[in-house]
Amino acid sequence: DDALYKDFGERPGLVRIMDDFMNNLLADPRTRPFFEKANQERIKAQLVEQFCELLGGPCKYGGLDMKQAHAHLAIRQEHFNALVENLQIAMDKHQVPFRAQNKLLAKLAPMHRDVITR
Ligand code: HEM
Repeated sequence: DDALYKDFGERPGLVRIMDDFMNNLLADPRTRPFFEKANQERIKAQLVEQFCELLGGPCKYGGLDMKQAHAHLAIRQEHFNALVENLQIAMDKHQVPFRAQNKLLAKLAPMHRDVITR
């Protein structure tokens, strides 16, 4: 069902959350080096699709798989943790219920195996 997707405000909510998420990532010295030279608009658009699908919304993620997307980046656990913190700040700002935040984070956590490359 799409209750979780609704908790995130559907597509308009996800677009706003991803805008703030990217701003947070660019403001944080731990994550800025990865994102400043990347195609930020593409990443945000792909994240909207990916999270929409993960949350039970009417979307199908069509971007790179997580291993391909991050293979060239030398991401460590500390970078992954910093990214999650910045996502939590964005979700809080948009008043996503804590329970719904944790459900998304539980779906993202296992991806660390494909994202952390060193
Ligand atoms: C569960 C955690 C993560 C998820 C779900 C995720 C998701 C994504 C998605 C959907 C894309 C776009 C793929 C495409 O272009 O088709 C992407 C690209 C990217 N991600 Fe992640 N990501 C995660 C963790 C991280 C971390 C920890 C970092 C670095 C701190 C990072 C840095 C990047 C960068 C720099 C790109 C752009 C790569 C390029 O275009 O060269 N990601 N990610």
